[in-house]
Formats: sequence, C-alpha cells, structure tokens
Amino acid sequence: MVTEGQVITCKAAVAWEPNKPLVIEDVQVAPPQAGEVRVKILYTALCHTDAYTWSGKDPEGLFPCILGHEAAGIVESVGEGVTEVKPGDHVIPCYQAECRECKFCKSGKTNLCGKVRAATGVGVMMNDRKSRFSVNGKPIYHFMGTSTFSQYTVVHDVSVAKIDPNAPLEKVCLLGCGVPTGLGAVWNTAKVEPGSTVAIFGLGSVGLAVAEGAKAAGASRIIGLDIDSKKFDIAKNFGVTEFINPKDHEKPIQQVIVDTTDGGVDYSFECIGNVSVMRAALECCHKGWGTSVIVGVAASGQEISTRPFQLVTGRVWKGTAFGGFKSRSQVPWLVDKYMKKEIKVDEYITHNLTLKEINEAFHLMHEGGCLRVVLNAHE
Ligand SMILES: NC(=O)C1=CN([C@@H]2O[C@H](COP(=O)(O)OP(=O)(O)OC[C@H]3O[C@@H](n4cnc5c(N)ncnc54)[C@H](O)[C@@H]3O)[C@@H](O)[C@H]2O)C=CC1
Ligand SMILES: N[C@@H](CCC(=O)N[C@@H](CSC=O)C(=O)NCC(=O)O)C(=O)O
Ligand SMILES: [Zn+2]
Ligand SMILES: [Zn+2]
Repeated sequence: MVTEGQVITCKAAVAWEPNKPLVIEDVQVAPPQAGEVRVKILYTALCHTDAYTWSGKDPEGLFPCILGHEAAGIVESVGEGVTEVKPGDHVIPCYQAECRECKFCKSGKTNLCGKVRAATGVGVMMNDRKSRFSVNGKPIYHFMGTSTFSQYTVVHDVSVAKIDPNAPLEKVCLLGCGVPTGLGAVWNTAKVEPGSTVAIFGLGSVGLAVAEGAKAAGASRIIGLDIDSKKFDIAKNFGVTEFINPKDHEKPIQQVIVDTTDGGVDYSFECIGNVSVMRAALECCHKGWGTSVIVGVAASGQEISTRPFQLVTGRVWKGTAFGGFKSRSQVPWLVDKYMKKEIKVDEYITHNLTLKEINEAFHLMHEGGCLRVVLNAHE
C-alpha cells in the first residue's frame, strides 16, 4: 500500500493529562514537510524521563502529547530537501539533534544543537510550528522531537541517525537514550582515566551504563549506590565492584564514601534526578580534583546546593545531555560497537511487551529489578 504523501492512521499511546493512564488511540499522522522524516517505529523502550514528563513535573511537558524517545524504526517517507535518509533506511530517532551547521554544532565544545530545540521544546515541528499528530482533528503535541510511543512518527531530518540495517531493532532501540548517556557521561563528559575511583548513585540503566563505561575506561574501584537492593546482583555484570545501600547507613552517604576511599572518589555520577543526592555526589569527590557529573533530570522547581567551599577546594560540578555524544554522527558508531560485541545492550532489557501494554510497562518500571522494558509497536 502506498502511504507516501498520505495521512497515516495508526495506533499511538496518547498522554491526555499528566499522571492519567495513557490511552491507545487511532492517531492521524500527517506526511512529512520540508526537512522532515516520517518513521515507522518498530520498537520503543521506556526511559525514566518519559515517566518524569508524564508526571507533570517537567516544565516543558505539554498535554495531550505522545511521549517516547528511545526507539528504532524504518523510514516510511521523507519531505522535500531531505538527502541523508530515504524510505527503507533503518534509523534511530535522536532527541538531541545534530545539524552540523549551528553555533553549537560548530563549536566543537558541545553535543547540544540549536537548530530545532525551540520547536521540540514546545511540542511542534519547526517548519510551520504545528504538530503532525491529531486525533479526530485535535492536535496532539510532539515530545522531545521524537514521540516514539506511536506506530508512526514525524521527526526533523537533523534528529534521525541512519544505522546498520543488520542491527536488531528490538535491541538497538536502547541506543536512542539510556545506554549512550551512561557510557558518554564517562567517556566524553568526565573522561575517566585508568586507575580512577568512581561512585555511581542510582543503578538503573543509565547508572549501569556508567559502570560499563567506567570499567571499559579502566577504573580501579566502581562503587554503586542504590536503595533497591535487587540492583546489586545485576550491577556486578556491568562492572560495579562494591555496593552501598544508603538505607544501611546513618552517617551522611558522602561521609561513608569519603571514609572508604582515602578522602573521596575521583569521579561521581548522579543517575537518579534527586537534588539531595546530587549534593552528596559532589561532596563525596576528592578535594582538589574530584569531578561530579549530573546525569539525572530533576523536577521543575528543584535546585542544587552545596557550600561554595566545595568548589573553591577543587571539586568540579558538571552535567551531561545524551552523554555528550553527537547524535547523528555517533549513534551509528555505537550501533557498530554493539554489533562487534564491544558494548552491552541486550543485558539492559528485562521485559518485552507490546505498545498496547504500555501502562503495565510503566508500572513495571517502578518495580525493583526492572531495567529497560522494550515495546513491540506493531503486535
Ligand atoms: N542527562 C541525560 O541525557 C539523561 C538523563 N536521564 C535521567 O537519568 C536518570 C536515571 O534514568 P534511568 O536509569 O532510566 O532511571 P531508573 O529509574 O531506571 O534508575 C534510577 C535508579 O535510582 C535508584 N534510586 C532512586 N532514589 C535513590 C536514592 N535516593 N539513592 C540511591 N538510589 C536511588 C532507583 O532504585 C533506580 O535503580 C533519570 O533522572 C532520567 O530522567 C536519562 C537519560 C538521559
Ligand atoms: N524538559 C526537561 C528537560 C530534561 C532534560 O534535561 N533532558 C535531557 C535528556 S533526558 C533523556 O532521557 C537533555 O538532553 N537535556 C538537554 C536538552 O536540550 O533538553 C526539563 O526542563 O526538565
Ligand atoms: Zn531517556
Ligand atoms: Zn546544530
């Protein structure tokens, strides 16, 4: 059936209101306009950030919307002027765009891109500042420029990475967010050196990817902290060498780490989104050089604090988005690394469900022992 140039009606999970169950709706997906790509999403995973926006705590959260940003699919059609992908190409949507021509892309200092961010932040496409999704004529906002909880989505051409067609989409969908974020936080943002000591707060997929990256970088001690003890056994397989459950300690957790590491760790990573833990992560770093990287996303209104003395005495506070990876250039490289078995992906997938079961998938996410849930969008 020819779908190019036609409106496609397909199933999508619509978040009508914050915190209310998602509803599988028949959604109309308009054809891609200039500089846009319509993608048939085959598999999408759930990331904690989807749950965060759904909760209503994201200042950029708009409703009704179609959430989802960790996925893989096949290009169905392209709009005018799109040259880098064509129908049939296997792709990973990238919430962090890469246009290669804006001030950010050309700076050589960041992976952030400014080309479409203003539009993606308000749930529309840049071309006409409108949505390509509707339900019975009512527009539905896009989310993070990806909206992958839909059988078809429309993204900007700067927000899609073409990947090896032999890569299993049901696995490499994870390379759309969590795994690259953790690996890149270590390799690109912190630049952990061999022999370093590392503390990771939060052992979800992002924290475990930090552990995997730290092990690959040659870290000598990788201390994993989580309040869910079920994470500890799993974490060993990702390189965590020591475990701490903060609930088992009365002393501030930063003190516990300082005491067991001869003055603090070289690098710490906050992979939860909790501002009190962010403070502890900074303060468990070694005086003079310890660097703490904020990976977790904290709710609207939350702010970080510490004594400035912590920074005066040489600790460094940093943050990372998508692990500092340039999306369109480096996601294909990460897929190749997976194909060569140089990075893990399958090991992060604990559950496989269908798009129709998305509410159950969100419940699972909040249960102990769950890492990534992958949804088959067409079953
Ligand atoms: N900066 C970026 O580019 C990205 C940021 N994120 C953010 O990273 C964070 C982690 O994401 P996921 O791994 O998907 O989440 P997750 O929910 O799977 O993992 C979080 C882990 O932290 C643990 N935890 C919660 N409170 C804790 C506490 N007080 N002390 C110790 N452990 C605690 C939980 O038990 C869980 O194991 C989220 O905030 C997410 O929004 C995710 C992807 C990209
Ligand atoms: N709208 C949110 C922004 C949250 C955020 O920081 N997102 C990360 C990616 S999280 C992926 O799971 C990010 O890349 N930020 C950079 C960006 O340009 O958005 C809020 O305001 O809290
Ligand atoms: Zn994510
Ligand atoms: Zn750019």
